[in-house]
Amino acid sequence: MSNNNSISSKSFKTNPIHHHLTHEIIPLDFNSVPKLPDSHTWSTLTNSDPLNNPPESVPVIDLFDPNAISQVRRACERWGIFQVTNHGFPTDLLNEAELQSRRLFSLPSDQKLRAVRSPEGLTGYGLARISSFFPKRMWSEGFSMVGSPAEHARQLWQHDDDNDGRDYFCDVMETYQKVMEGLAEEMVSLMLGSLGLTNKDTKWVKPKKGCGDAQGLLQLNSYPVCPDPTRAMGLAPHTDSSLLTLLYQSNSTSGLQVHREGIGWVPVHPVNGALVVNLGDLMHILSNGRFKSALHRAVVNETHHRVSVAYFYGPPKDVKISPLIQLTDYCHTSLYRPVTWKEYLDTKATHFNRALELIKK
Ligand SMILES: O=C(O)CCC(=O)C(=O)O
Ligand SMILES: [Fe+2]
Repeated sequence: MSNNNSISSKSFKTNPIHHHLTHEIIPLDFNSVPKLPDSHTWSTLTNSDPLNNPPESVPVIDLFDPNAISQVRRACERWGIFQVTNHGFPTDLLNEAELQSRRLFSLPSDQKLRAVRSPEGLTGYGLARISSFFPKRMWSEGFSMVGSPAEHARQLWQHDDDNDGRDYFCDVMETYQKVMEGLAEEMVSLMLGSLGLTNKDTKWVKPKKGCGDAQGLLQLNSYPVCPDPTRAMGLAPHTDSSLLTLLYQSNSTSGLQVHREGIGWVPVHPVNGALVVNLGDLMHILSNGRFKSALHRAVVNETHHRVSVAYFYGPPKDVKISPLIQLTDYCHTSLYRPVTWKEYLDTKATHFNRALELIKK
């Protein structure tokens, strides 16, 4: 039982302390392994097959549809995940973000490791943050940023010849976050509006205009071609800790699945130009449990390198999220204690899937 294949950077090998830390947080050099290492082999039981013909499929909502609002409410109550079309986010920008993600992940492993995320850090290159809760490693790598990725981009692309490419990468990622933030705000308004709330009721959840408070995290996910997909896991089951996550998955390749009580794992197949809207735990708290956060995972395949781009949207730093009073019953029973995004992330980092339960009153 060795994880040693996941250590590929020479500089890390020479330092035992560093070695120990990075052992946990750096991804495998996927190109260098012809067969699935033991460290990445999951039991087939945990990888139960998704349903080929689920009795229901994940809703796809056309935001131009006059009934979109009630469809959104129903999807939030029943699924906690849905796809939207006619969302207004520029297709070019989605495609560019995918191309730039592929460019980053196709860099040699030691080059990517120069931008490795620090153990306590939020940004940079590395394994999924939830890795520490599972005995086996996942078949994926990620790159996260909050606002400008310039610092990590300088570590990734160090040569003068790379200047243009590096600047372009940063431009695409910064623009992507700005535009996504607007769409995420609109989606929150739409969801809460579907429960009869007005913008006035929910103003405190949003950033004050012009305060420059970054409140989203952008994460590029990469799932390399896998020699034995039935025994590997791309991203283990989890709920997101955001208010909501807007996910772009490249068109050709399925991988995302959502767990539906009483049914099993249901695939979320890519729909051309659509975005996946994924409700996070903070939305569950805000809605006093009326909306659910979706338990989801990503699987891998033998032929395609899958890439996804996830924008996690949350409240400004100092805002405490608690159930909206309008959504509590006549006794005003609110089910959860007030919590900031940071406090919730810390709880999740320690207790993982018990976090929501621990915030319960
Ligand atoms: O790649 C995907 O489809 C899922 C990504 C995801 O769930 C996440 O980044 O939290
Ligand atoms: Fe997720």
